[in-house]
Amino acid sequence: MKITFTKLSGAGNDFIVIDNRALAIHLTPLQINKLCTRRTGIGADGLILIEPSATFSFSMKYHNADGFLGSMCGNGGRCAVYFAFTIGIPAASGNAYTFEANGNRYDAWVLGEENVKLKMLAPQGFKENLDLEGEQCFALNTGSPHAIIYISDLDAVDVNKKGSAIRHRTDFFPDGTNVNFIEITSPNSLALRTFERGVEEETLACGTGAVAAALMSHKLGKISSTTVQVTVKSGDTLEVEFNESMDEVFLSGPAKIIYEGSFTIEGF
Ligand SMILES: N[C@@H](CCC[C@H](N)C(=O)O)C(=O)O
Repeated sequence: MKITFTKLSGAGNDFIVIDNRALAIHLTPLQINKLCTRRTGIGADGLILIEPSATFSFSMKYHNADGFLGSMCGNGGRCAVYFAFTIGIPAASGNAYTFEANGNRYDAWVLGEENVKLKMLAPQGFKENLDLEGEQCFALNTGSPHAIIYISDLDAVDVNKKGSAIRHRTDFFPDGTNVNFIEITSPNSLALRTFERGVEEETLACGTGAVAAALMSHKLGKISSTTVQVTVKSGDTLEVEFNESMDEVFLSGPAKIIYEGSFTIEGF
């Protein structure tokens, strides 16, 4: 069976996106893992199936590179919307799309060429001052679980080593966690590097991580603005905007098509 796919990059977080509105494609976790493996597969941080929804523009099924269903992916959601826009899936109105993912409704807007804004869930479960692996950690859930560590020299951090150790602290995070290292760069900006659960290494960007970093930094008084520029490992910038009560939270930034192709299921 030949399957066509589109590869998109959301600020460097890359995804294989497949139109499965006909529900004809069934991939096992092992096949998805092989497809996402760099050098021997297509290579990606995750694979997204765009499926039909009775209520919204579409339904997003997000799998991490390990092949398993992930929790919310902010950059994946923005890429899914850009993909829907390019293949002509009807918008809710104008440039506004709605979709469902993990049982939640999301609203998003295609702002212009290769730029998508996504309304995120209100954060939950703020935790402060956890002592983990010799680091002072903070944690919250922005649709995906995130640990946060403040660092003065972000370039010097061994993100894979430290991130992996904290990601596996199931005594604090029963389902594991994504791990973010943050350097505050101004009252309205920060730099971010993320170790992603399910990819099991540093990725070039993480949307729910950028939101977690901005919200926690504002809550702790490290960032004064409610519009925060987040520079990620790829060098791209994501923007996080929110109100003081943090029940209106938006993530904006680049979402680009970087490749189109096809593969046969039998090859994987
Ligand atoms: N890349 C993501 C986060 C994806 C979810 C995650 N790796 C998990 O299941 O923990 C983003 O852009 O938010």
